[in-house]
Amino acid sequence: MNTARIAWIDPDAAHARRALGLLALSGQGWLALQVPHPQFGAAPARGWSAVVLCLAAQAGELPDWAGGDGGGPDALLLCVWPQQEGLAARALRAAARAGRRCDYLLRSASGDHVPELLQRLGALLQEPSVPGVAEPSDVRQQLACLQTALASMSQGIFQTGPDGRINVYNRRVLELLELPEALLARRPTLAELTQVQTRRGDYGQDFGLIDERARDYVRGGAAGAAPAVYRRHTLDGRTLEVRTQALPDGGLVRTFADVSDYVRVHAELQRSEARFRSLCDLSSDWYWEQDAEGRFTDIAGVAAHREAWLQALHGRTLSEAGAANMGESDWAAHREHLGARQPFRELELKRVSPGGEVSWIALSGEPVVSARGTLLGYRGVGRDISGRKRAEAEIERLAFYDALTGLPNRRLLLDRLQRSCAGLQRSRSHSALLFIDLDHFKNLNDNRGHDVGDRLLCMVARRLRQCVRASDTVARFGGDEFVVLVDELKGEPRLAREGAQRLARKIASALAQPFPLEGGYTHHTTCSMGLTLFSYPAQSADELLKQADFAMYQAKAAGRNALRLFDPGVLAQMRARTELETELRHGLARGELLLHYQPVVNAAGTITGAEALVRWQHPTRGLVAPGEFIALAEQTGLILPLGRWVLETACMQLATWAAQPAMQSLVVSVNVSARQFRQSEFANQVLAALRASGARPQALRLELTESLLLTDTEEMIAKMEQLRAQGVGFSLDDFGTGYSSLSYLKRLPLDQLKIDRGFVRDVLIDGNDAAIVRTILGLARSLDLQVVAEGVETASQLDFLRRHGCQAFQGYLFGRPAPAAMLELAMAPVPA
Ligand SMILES: Nc1nc2c(ncn2[C@@H]2O[C@H](COP(=O)(O)OP(=O)(O)OP(=O)(O)O)[C@@H](O)[C@H]2O)c(=O)[nH]1
Repeated sequence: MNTARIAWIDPDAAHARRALGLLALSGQGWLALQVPHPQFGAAPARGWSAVVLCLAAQAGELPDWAGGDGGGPDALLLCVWPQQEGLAARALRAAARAGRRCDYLLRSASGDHVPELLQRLGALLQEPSVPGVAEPSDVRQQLACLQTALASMSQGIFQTGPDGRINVYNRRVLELLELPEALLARRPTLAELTQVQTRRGDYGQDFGLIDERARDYVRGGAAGAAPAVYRRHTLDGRTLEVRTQALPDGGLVRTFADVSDYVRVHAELQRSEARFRSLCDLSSDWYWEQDAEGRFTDIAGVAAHREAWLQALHGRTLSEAGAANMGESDWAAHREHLGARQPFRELELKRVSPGGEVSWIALSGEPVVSARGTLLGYRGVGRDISGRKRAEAEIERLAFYDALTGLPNRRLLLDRLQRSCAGLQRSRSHSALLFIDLDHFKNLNDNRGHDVGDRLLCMVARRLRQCVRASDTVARFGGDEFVVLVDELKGEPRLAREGAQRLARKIASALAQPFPLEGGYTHHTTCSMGLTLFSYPAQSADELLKQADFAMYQAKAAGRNALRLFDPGVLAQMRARTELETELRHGLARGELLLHYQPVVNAAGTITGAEALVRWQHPTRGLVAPGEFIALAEQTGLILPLGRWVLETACMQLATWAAQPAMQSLVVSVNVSARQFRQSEFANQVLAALRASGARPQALRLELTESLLLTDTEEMIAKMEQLRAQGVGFSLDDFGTGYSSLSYLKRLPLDQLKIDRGFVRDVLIDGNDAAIVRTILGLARSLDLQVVAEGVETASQLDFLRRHGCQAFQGYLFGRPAPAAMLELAMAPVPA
């Protein structure tokens, strides 16, 4: 029988493909070819057994050749949409008039009509015969193409006919099922093939290699209806996906696809997904994804399940969700970052719950970009960093706040002070620094214990805070010292100063209120305060603190419970003093000090001794007199090394003079400060200096001041006696200026009294001074002490003193203090 040739005209390529595919597999042996859709153009060429014309849904007309009386095909099958049934009727009428065969079928959107369409086509072809046409060579060619296509398919395929026999198959099915071609060439039925495979063990023990969906079907010898899709495994571990499509004639088409790779990759993916999920669940971190607009599309992880607010991020961007620590500029910076497709790390966001609870999260993310470079979104991890933030806050609290009072500590104060200084240029206002130190706080500690002291410090801190504005800083500087930094004091300097002083008074009165402490004990305290004001350009923070501290010390020095304003003049003096002290220290070390000697003469005018007087040969200031530095040396303690140096130098000079006949009988007086004399090792120092130099102790006279002997008199006397026993003499300096008591004067192992130059100066013009001088001379006589009058400058003074019995004199009348060489010159024997 000749092959029926079908021309298939169809604007819907998918519809045509499906119908022609089924037709090819139907085993009818027809040759169906899709011919170009002529729409309203020329009729298809003649020679077709039938023409199938499928109309597009929107078509409102039939082509002339289909709806008219002439030129139509011998057999025409229309596939029309329900709304086109009128067109089909017209074609039927035209075909009837022309004596041609025609039929139509309504098309459904689901495609269910296709099997019936093919049945109708079969029926149309069965109708009274149309003359057969010879198979043209191009049709054979088409057939060959089809065979080649089947052979080159990656899927295995076979088709059974209505009798259940396999009548079409390709090579791939032989490979996939490992079947010999001879078996299929025999056209076995599906049941026979299934038996062969069962016997070979292809399905495994108890059909275990067939998935459940098809196990009964295969076990039943493939007799019933096959599941549309199922999977089976081969003995060598491959996975085949089996799809079955029933054909209208009772046969079926079955395809086999090797999906092993897909299954493996899919399983791997699932394992990876499971691994990821379980890591997510174990980790406290959570995973998130955002779309290209930055909206959260996925949030996974334990925390994400637990925290409702995290879930609530879904569909929102970060900036929509908001964060308490992010301002508009922060969000803009973040958006810019995302716009540049940059990854971001540890973006810290603070959240305050409706209940006021604070929590922190940190997000890290990176862009997700498609293969074509389109931004798909971001993905990353997030974690709760509230614990770390709390720890950081605690560290900061410990680093910047005082543990006892909770006030900012010195470090934070310095920081705020620096900021305050930096802000002054902008604000053009004044700021003030108030240094507060409690008076006699140590007593409370000593008497009531440290704990009670601590309580007071805490209460003081509270009161101070209550006295200032929230913007001011109250810091604990250390111990019982507090500092208040007040910013933005408006107005001219005078008003600012008055404002700060008012605050200081307010603080003083707040601290003067009784402090109720433990056990009903009420403590009263006062404080000393130093205040400094500053404006642009301000000194350094350190300098300002020093100023306030300095002013506070002045308040202490003024008797406490006082406020002092920093005075730069006083500080300048202090600085000069400090500078002098440093220089003196260096001067002493560098040998800049030297001794001058002022002669002491007897009534005959003969030099019998000399007073050693220290001078400082300063490299830039020149020769500095002791009045300028001895008091400072006393206050700073430098007097100790200085005094020792004087002693040792004088002893060495004595030793030198001992070798010079004109000088050897001289007695040298050395001034000894109270502090120096009170040293327990003083006597030993003197003896050591004598020993080291080889000077005679009898040639050394130590000059002491009255005040030195007022306290610890017994101890002093003992020390004097120890030295006196070795021959060292003692003179009481500036006699008459202090409160000399005759009772102890009598007991002191003295050799000499010195009449202060103050009395000598006015001895001729002031009756009182003259009386004092006479009294001293009388007293010395009665105590058997020598007397030296200091500061004798005129012959009249000398005359007065001589007349009243003074035997020794010192003063410009006889010689100024001068280097040892000058004294030697003065005493050198007059050449004969
Ligand atoms: N209870 C307590 N005492 C402290 C603390 N820190 C320092 N102190 C003590 O506070 C005292 C402060 O010394 P000063 O200010 O020189 O003593 P003061 O008795 O107040 O003397 P003036 O300030 O000269 O009136 C010292 O005795 C410290 O031992 C502390 O944290 N708690």
